[in-house]
Amino acid sequence: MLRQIPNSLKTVPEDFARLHLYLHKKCVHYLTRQYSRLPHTHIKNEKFSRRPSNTSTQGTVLYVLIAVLVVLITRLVIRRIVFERKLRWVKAVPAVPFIGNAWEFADSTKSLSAMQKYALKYNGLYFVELLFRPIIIITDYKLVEWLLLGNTILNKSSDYQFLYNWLQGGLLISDGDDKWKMARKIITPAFHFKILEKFVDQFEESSAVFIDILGREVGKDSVDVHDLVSNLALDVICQTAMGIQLNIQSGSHDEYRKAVSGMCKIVVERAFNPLKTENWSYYFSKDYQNEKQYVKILHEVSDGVIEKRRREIENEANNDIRKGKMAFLDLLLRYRDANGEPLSHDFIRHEVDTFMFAGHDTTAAAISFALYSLANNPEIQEKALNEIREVVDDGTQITYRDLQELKYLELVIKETLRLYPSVPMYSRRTTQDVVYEDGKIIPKGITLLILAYAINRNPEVYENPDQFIPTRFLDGHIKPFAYLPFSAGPRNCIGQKFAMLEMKSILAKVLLNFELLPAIPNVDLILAAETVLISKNGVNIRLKKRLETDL
Ligand code: HEM
Repeated sequence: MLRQIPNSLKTVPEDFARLHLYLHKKCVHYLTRQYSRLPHTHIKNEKFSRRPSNTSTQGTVLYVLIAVLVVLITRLVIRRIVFERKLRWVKAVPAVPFIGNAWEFADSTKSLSAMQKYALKYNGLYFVELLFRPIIIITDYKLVEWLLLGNTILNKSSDYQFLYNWLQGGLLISDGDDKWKMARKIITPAFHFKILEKFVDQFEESSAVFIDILGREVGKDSVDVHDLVSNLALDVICQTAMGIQLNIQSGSHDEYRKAVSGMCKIVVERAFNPLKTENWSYYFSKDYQNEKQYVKILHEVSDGVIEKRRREIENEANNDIRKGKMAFLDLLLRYRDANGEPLSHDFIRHEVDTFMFAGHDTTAAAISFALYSLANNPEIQEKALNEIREVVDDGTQITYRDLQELKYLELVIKETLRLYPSVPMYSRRTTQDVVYEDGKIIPKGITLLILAYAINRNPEVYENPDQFIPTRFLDGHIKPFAYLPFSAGPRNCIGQKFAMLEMKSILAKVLLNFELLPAIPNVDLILAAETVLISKNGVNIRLKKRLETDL
């Protein structure tokens, strides 16, 4: 069959879509011809005409399946050839045919160290295939810089689409097109320091509840802080993004909390379970039914809040955005374009939902790992506490200015995010062949995965890379693009200043109230890359109440 490929296509792999179409037609034609020669299809032949019809149906199904399989395999083989030809400049990790490298990366507790190991072995650049997805994994600074700062490859990879039903056109998962650019322009001012300043009281309000909850854990040998911090972060983002207090920490609106965490679990499941990766098979799964329920709850809440707030704003006379509490939602509702037109309901909902997702698990992970690191490094904890006591006047109310002055605590957070980046990897997808330096081609249809986890732990840049040393950021020797917890360039984290303030405020509050100690027994973290970085065996510490006289 291959011998009959027309000359115009023989040299190709460039136009592999055309070649694939051609082979597809040929396969179907070939199989149809073979099929028509088979005895059971000669209906008029007496010998076979009395055969039960289900045998011929089974035969048809079998041949269709074989045809589909042949087409798929041909397609994969051709695609592999195309990628290999174009990617001669990238080393490929040896792979098992058709499975690719999935067996090495499927376990989320092992994938990070496996990817890090190859990054060191192949000098920061290598090719793998995961469940038929061709991926270039990158830690090489030059390529990372080119990719993140450039405007050529701005689309997120296909995995982000698992969040589509919830977040739809929101900033995080949308393609880097004009619509995204416009959204980014509209939303950026919402993170101006004058706006962020107003959130500090809301951080305080939610942390007060958190401190009460932690107080009940004092004296226990081991407390897994992750879920407690996660509820706190959800309360904070509900208040700041939507302007509502759901009191998740106190156990109310459990439906909403369950819907958020249920959606996050489904997204992880889809990324690692081949049966759920493709939409056609996922639609038959129980997760899909659950997702529909979760999305309904999540959208009902955000729709309801947006409508309620819209009516309130319409009824308020002479609104002044500088007065009173302000949520991101208010800013979006008050926005008017050059023609005086407001933003559509859908636009606002997509962004509010995006903040809910992008703004809670990320900060929760970072705060939990910071608490763990402080518990295991008493001298660093002591230093951070002393700074907080010096800066915060009466030891109770922490102001925006105080937070700016907590420089050592900022180093602690930076070091936490170096070792435990909440988003340990993020990826883009090419929609056409792109030329990198010296004519090197990055082919169309490939995922480019930036492995922030390994970049942040590169032994060539960081002395004792696995140790928690906050002051390493003081000497100024860290190369640009050697530290990327918030990504960089046009698609960097829009919420990083907000996150920094929130983390500082909560950590300062906790340190003022509790001494953090290692859990008994003190087990090592089992890190896993899920929607964010988590520890599979929890983030366990021990708490001791600080006495009033300590303050
Ligand atoms: C410790 C906390 C946080 C970390 C480590 C973090 C990290 C990141 C990273 C690495 C990206 C790039 C992802 C990618 O390229 O796919 C990102 C994007 C984003 N983050 Fe964050 N984030 C944090 C907190 C927040 C918060 C609090 C918000 C909102 C209130 C937020 C909103 C967003 C949005 C909307 C994007 C997408 C931006 C775009 O594509 O234009 N993040 N974040």
